[in-house]
Amino acid sequence: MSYSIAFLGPKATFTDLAVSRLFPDDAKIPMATIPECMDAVVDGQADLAVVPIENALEGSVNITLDYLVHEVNLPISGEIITPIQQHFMVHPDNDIPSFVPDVIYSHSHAIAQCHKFLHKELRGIPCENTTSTAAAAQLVMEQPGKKIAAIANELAAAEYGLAITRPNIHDFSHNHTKFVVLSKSDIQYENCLATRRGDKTTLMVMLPADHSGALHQVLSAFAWRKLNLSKIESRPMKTGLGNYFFIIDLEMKMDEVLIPGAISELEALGCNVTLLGSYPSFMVEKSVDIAEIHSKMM
Ligand SMILES: O=C(O)C(=O)C[C@]1(C(=O)O)C=C[C@@H](O)C=C1
Repeated sequence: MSYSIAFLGPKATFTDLAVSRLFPDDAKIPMATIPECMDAVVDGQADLAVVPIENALEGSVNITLDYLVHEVNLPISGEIITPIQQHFMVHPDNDIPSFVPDVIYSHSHAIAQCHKFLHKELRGIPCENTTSTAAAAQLVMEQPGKKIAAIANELAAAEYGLAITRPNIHDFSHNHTKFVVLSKSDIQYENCLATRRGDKTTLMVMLPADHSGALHQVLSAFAWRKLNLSKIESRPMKTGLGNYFFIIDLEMKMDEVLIPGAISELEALGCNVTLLGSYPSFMVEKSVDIAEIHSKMM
C-alpha cells in the first residue's frame, strides 16, 4: 500500500522526520499550516495527514486539537512519539564567533522549548514565529546578508545549508513530540521504522452543563473498569466562558465490552461522547541518522 501524505512543511520539519519513520517510501506533500494538512485529506488531495498534537515541554498543539474537534471529521489512525532536539543555527557566511542575531526565527512551540537558553544567553533579542522550524531555517538561508538565526533540527541545517552554532538548546533533555496520523480509512504501517508501543483509543467528552461532580463521575466510569487513561485535556468549546470539552486517551484498543460500557455510562450521565480514533502507537527510541534521511530526500 502506498500513500500520499500531507505534512507540516517545508522539507525537514520535525513532522517531516516523523513521516520518514512512519512511511519511509511514500509520497509527501508539504503544507504551510496544520489546518491545510487536514483540509488536504478532507478534499481528497492526500490519503492522510501527519500533524503534531502534543509536546512534552510545551503541552498540546492547540490548533491541531481545535481544528480536529471543531472543523473536520477525520479519525486518528495512528500516533508516533519522537525525540526532539532543537539547535541554534545561522547562515555560514556570517562571522560565526562574533555573531549576535537581530532576530531569531522559529515555530512558537520550538521557541517555548528553548525559553531558558534564550532568556539566559540571548536576552532581549526578539523572537519571531514562523509556520514551522524548517520554514525558519529556509528564511535564514534565503537572506544571507541579514543578522538572523533559526531554531530548528539537524536535518533542516543540512537541507538549508546552515551552520549549527549551539546544539541541543532545548530546556530539558526529555523533549518529545507526539504526532497523529489522520485519515478517512484504515492505514497499514508495513514499512514503519519505529517501535510499536501498543494501542490507544481517544474520546472526546462534553459534560452536561453545570452539573456538580460531573468530571468525577466521568473519571469513575473509567476507573472502576480499570481502564488506564494516559491523558485528559480540556479545551474551550468556544460557545461561552466556562464551556469545555475533554480529550481522553485510553491505553488500549477499542474493545467490545469495556470502552463501549464506559461510553454508555457517560451518555447516561448526559455527556456527549465522540470516538476520535482507535489506533496503533509508535515510538522512535533514539536519534535517527540524519545523513541517511537527508540523502534519501535529495
Ligand atoms: O516546526 C516543526 O518542525 C514542526 O514539525 C512543528 C512542531 C510543533 O508544532 O510542535 C513539531 C515538533 C516540535 O515540538 C516543534 C514544532
